[in-house]
Amino acid sequence: MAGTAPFAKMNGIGNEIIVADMRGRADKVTAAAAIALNGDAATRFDQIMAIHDARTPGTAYYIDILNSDGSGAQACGNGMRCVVQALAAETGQKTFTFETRAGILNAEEHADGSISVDMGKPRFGWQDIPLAEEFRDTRMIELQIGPIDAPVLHSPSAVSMGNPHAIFWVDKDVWSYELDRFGPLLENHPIFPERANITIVQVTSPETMVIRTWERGAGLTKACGSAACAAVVAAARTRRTGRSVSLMTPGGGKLHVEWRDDDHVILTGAAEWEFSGSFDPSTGAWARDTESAA
Ligand SMILES: N[C@H](CCC[C@H](N)C(=O)O)C(=O)O
Repeated sequence: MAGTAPFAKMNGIGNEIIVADMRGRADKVTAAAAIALNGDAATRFDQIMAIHDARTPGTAYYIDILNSDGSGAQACGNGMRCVVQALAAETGQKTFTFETRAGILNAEEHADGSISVDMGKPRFGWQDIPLAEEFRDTRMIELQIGPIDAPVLHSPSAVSMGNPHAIFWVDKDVWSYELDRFGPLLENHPIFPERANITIVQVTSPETMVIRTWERGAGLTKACGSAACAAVVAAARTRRTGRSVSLMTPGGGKLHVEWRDDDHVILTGAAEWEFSGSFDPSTGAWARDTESAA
């Protein structure tokens, strides 16, 4: 056992995040530790962002991302903002280059405290998302749920933001859909061999939308940054919005996404520290720092 590691419980506009400091050590946060931490109401989370020493020259850190079911994720936009806020508070530095399973990404804390993460370029090829069968046009794929002649959700757009997303367009209030019931079925649908994050989107103007997400490996969350990026890219691709959109999320939080002309997707929003502690990365046993806020 390599001893306990410091962590901070944070959130990215309601997306529950644990930032784990795994620098200077060779072990990883295990799936068992993630499941144990998620089983405790005080540390319940959507993603763990484990900060490891850099693996690649030119990057500051490698970030390993775990979902609350213990599975790994390639991308987590809201979690990256929490990582940036924690590291900026520690180092005074404002810009960072990270490596994740999805590749290298840059992030920056602004003077007003908001944080932008460059989530890279979206991918649309059916093998890249991935989908189990060929779709030549992923702006709309054949998939529906509910009665066959009156589906509740149907014809989503599919996008990879490093991780797989299905975006369903709805006309009614996003709260009127039983995402807790349909989410698990869609997440695990055979069309998604690596499962998928499932988002319903109500476009409210060419610059605004409301989204709700059922996350792969985490279930209903108050916000999902990579889903926000996927929703804006898919909306712009299908001419529902422009390329710069403000999003409202179930936590009441606001995110801004810009799909730049160079194809990079920039996610901007807030991050919030809640309390700090230390934990055992192999078991998830943890203790709160005594000087930490409630
Ligand atoms: N909450 C995250 C997404 C986590 C992705 C994860 N659920 C997966 O792809 O398995 C975000 O802000 O982007």
